[in-house]
Amino acid sequence: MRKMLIAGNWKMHMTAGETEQFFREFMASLRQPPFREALGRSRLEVALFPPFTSLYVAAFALEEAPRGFSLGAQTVHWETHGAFTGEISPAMVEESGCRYCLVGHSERRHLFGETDEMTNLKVRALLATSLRPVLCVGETLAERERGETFTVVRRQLLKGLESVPAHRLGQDVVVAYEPVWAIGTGKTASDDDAQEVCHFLRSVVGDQLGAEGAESLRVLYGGSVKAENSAGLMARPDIDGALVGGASLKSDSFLAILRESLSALA
Ligand SMILES: O=C(CO)COP(=O)(O)O
Repeated sequence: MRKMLIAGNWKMHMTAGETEQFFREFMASLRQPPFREALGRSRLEVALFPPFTSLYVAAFALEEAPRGFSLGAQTVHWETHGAFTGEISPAMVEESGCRYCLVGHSERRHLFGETDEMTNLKVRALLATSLRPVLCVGETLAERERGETFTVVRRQLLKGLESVPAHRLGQDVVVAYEPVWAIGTGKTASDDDAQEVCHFLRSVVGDQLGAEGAESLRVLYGGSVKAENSAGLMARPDIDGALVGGASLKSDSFLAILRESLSALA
């Protein structure tokens, strides 16, 4: 059975001081029911993706975290080291206490020119370490209206995973479907639409890369996830978790999503 992953992408929010404050509230709640039991029984995994400058503070706060809680970075460079001013290597991310790293988030693709070739270099560089890539795919509104959703996400998925051995997929890779038109807009994909695309992504992996990888691969949904819509989304068979933006910035709203998502597992 695939373990549910609820991830919070903080984007360019939260100073180190704000991070410290967040974790003070958050960790206290996470040690209480129902979270303690769910994390302990390995049904739920929670991950937060703070900005680089907050990773050490977060890692320190997490020393006392229950099992099943991890950290991730929001991006990475694919080279191991070198003259790349402003960039961070996989080893640097790994050493700051991360287990995951986002790759190909739509903001990186659209605002910073991240291409499919770059996402593939990043995925492979991460897999050469202990880090697990969370490969983000998703269509723009214009692409959806032109009927190109499936073509776009298929290309982003297969290019991003090119040359990744099938046996690494289920264990070490996570895919997140984030329709660009649903990010930060308050417009969520309907449960049916999100399920349809997540199912499609799993079937592409199955057809191209092997049934075993497809069955164990975790596919998340992201785009205006909040407490009100999370239980419905998480109850769908091919949606294995959420990638939450705005609603992960406050301990209360993120905990409410965790609570609702757990109810879908019951
Ligand atoms: O981009 C997202 C997570 O990576 C989604 O952001 P919102 O939840 O704010 O729409």
